[in-house]
Amino acid sequence: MNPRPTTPEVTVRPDERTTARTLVDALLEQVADREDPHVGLTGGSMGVEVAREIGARWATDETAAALLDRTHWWFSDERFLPEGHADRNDTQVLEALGTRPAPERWHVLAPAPGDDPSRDEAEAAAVDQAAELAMVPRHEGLPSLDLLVLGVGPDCHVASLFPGHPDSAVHDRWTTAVDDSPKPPPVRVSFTMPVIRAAEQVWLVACGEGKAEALAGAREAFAGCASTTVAARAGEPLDRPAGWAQGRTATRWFLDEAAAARLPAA
Ligand SMILES: O=C(O)[C@H](O)[C@@H](O)[C@H](O)[C@H](O)COP(=O)(O)O
Repeated sequence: MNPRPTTPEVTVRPDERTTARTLVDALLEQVADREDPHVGLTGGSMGVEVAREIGARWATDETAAALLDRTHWWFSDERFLPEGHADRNDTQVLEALGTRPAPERWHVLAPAPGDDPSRDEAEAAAVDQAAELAMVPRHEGLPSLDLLVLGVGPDCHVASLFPGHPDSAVHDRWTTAVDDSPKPPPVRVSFTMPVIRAAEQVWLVACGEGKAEALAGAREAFAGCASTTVAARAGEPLDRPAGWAQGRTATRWFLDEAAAARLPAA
């Protein structure tokens, strides 16, 4: 196995809009030479902003639309709620995209049976999602997305892997059910960290001063996370999941100036 890069490549833009635009320019380049690219999307404010920008290209740029038409779209985490619920990540992303990708390329989590699902119901959806992930080309036995875009929480979470929570260190499954998320709603399904780290490239996108401290912490932990594995933690929860969110060949961070304010000078 080639060693992972020990630093993220950081791109800083003045605001959310230009950060999302820069990321989507790079995304289009990244998928351009792939036959059947697999891209992971995320929820949250910047996840939706990125989707809005992807939707704008889809609607106005024929070359981009041809690439986006043949992309498989996944969600690295989902808020486990009924289909079409306004708080589901896929509902919000779909609305921001303004276009409906082909059903066979739109890989969303099964719906919850009601607004107050149980952990067992979320576990069943996680198992179904893992079965669907089996179609993604593998690297060392794990599904390896070409590109995974992740938001970052002010507490340093990514996807639905929260610092100090046991789910953050799950390493024997591809997906996990979370029933005590500090960010509502409480019940979610998330890719596990080994699946995040199996992606060829992982891109974090974050804007605003509320993210500056989390990013500084993740940056500090980054090199240490590159040289070890989640399995080596033997189930001990991660304290800075965003520092672990690394691609096999590259990790890029797309930030605005406020989010980047506490990073060490390049
Ligand atoms: O379900 C969600 O909300 C997410 O998938 C989550 O991981 C999100 O990406 C971060 O919390 C950042 O969200 P914000 O950009 O809204 O802070």
